[in-house]
Amino acid sequence: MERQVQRLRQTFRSGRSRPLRFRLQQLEALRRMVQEREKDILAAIAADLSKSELNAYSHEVITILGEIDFMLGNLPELASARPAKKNLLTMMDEAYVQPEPLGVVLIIGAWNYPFVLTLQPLVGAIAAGNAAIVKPSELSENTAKILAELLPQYLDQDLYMIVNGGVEETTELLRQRFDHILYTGNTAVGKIVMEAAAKHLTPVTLELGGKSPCYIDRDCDLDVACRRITWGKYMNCGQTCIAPDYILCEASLQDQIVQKIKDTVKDFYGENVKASPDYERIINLRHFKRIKSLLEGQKIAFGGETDEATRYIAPTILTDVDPNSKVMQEEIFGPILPIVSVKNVEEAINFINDREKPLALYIFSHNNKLIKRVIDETSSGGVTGNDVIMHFTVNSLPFGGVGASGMGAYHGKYSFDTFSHQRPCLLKGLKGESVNKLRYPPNSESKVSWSKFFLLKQFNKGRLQLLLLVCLVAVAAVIVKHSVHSRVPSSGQMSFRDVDLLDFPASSSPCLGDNGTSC
Ligand SMILES: NC(=O)c1ccc[n+]([C@@H]2O[C@H](COP(=O)([O-])OP(=O)(O)OC[C@H]3O[C@@H](n4cnc5c(N)ncnc54)[C@H](O)[C@@H]3O)[C@@H](O)[C@H]2O)c1
Ligand SMILES: CCCCCCCCCC=O
Repeated sequence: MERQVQRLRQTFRSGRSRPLRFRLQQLEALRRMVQEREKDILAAIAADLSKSELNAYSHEVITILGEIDFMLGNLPELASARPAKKNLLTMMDEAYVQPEPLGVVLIIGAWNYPFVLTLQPLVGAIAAGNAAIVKPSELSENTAKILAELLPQYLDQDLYMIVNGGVEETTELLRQRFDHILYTGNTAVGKIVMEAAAKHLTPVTLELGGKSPCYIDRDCDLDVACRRITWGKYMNCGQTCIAPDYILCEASLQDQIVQKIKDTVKDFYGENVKASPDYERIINLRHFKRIKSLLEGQKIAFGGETDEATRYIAPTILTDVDPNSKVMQEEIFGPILPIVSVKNVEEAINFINDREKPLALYIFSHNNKLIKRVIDETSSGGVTGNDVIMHFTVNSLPFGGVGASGMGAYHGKYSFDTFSHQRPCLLKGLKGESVNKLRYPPNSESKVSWSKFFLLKQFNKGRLQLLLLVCLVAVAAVIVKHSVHSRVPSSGQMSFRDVDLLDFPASSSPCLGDNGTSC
């Protein structure tokens, strides 16, 4: 493994992954891979999650195509240097922020959306100019296999590599030194990843999980709320990191909610949910048994049927759930929806704040003030008001957790930033020593007072007059110089500032960017 990481690092050091044109080519190749091999990709996802190919397309492939298109359309702007504001001491210099790639990054994907959760970070890593090792989850073995087959056919093999395997291979990978690790999966493994990364001082993005609450206000269109919740809860058989984990509502709403979700399940999946092509299965027997055990001792208001042979668990609702019961202690990650009663919105807010910060929070209400209040008085990775899941699909929003649900974020511009270092650059000329004397020893009251003037803009009348005088002299000098120049034919000599700008590579200067635009 060490040799493989070394090989990627060497290629990265050669500078091959940096030019914008190269990054765009690789992203286009990735898009070609998704388009040309769509059938194989859909078949793999479908096999892993007992999913219809139509759902595999809408849940996963469409997101990747959208992300690649975003990067292709925005990369020149994202990658170019941004001029920075200057102070009085540096106003004659060039100051800018230049995004630069981090180096060799590691992406560890999860199984529940095995294509999107593995490739979406890779799009960001390529766009930002990095080399990357991708480690798909071994639980979604068909997708892992197809990725291992396809990625080397389309992408530069000396920069982008796929490693398949389980805990042993991941552990070995984590011993290596990376410049960033983006991990998606459960919190326990997130801690292992962070500990391993700390040994090399490697920064991490942790896309973890948690119990995402869904508060339904009394003042709400229950039909619409229940339809949207049914979609987001039972999609992918509940195996969605941002699925509404449980409902919080006033006790008087509980029966209506159960009835409306029941009706919607019938609308969506028909009388026989088991036979619906739109209803998935639990990934493996371990997870099946874990989820089934969460039903023990609960009041099942709807569903509850299970079939171990096919790992089927029916869309299920639990009512009057005790907040201390097992189902309320861990992320469900399956098609079970507990309803917990609260007296009012204050109690809902306290309920949320008494627990770990969730990955997502959902609030349904006609009352926008109430929605904003819940947002203001709680914390979560992301929020959608009057819907579920949908903030994931907006790539102008950062996607990530907070506290126990993770750290860092990605999607769109945020992916680019996650895999970049924002490098501050200040380019000075070699003139102006008279001003620089202010910072050279020996220090004095007068120098401190001038520094305050330049850096803190603490003006006094005397200084202001002096500065005005200096400005007038400077203007006069420019006028005199200009009139001499206009009489003497140009010798073709450039000023120091001219040399300064031309000496730096185009991509390093906000005034002479990659695309040749000037500012
Ligand atoms: N925030 C998000 O975007 C997001 C997305 C999907 C899933 N999740 C969360 O992930 C969890 C479910 O996924 P999972 O954890 O079952 O995924 P998983 O078991 O597929 O694990 C994720 C990755 O960690 C590796 N791994 C597992 N055990 C390891 C160990 N001991 N040492 C090193 N590496 C190890 C696996 O090989 C895999 O690549 C849920 O909590 C869910 O909420 C979060
Ligand atoms: C349009 C629906 C897209 C849904 C994608 C959800 C991905 C969630 C990732 C976490 O598990």
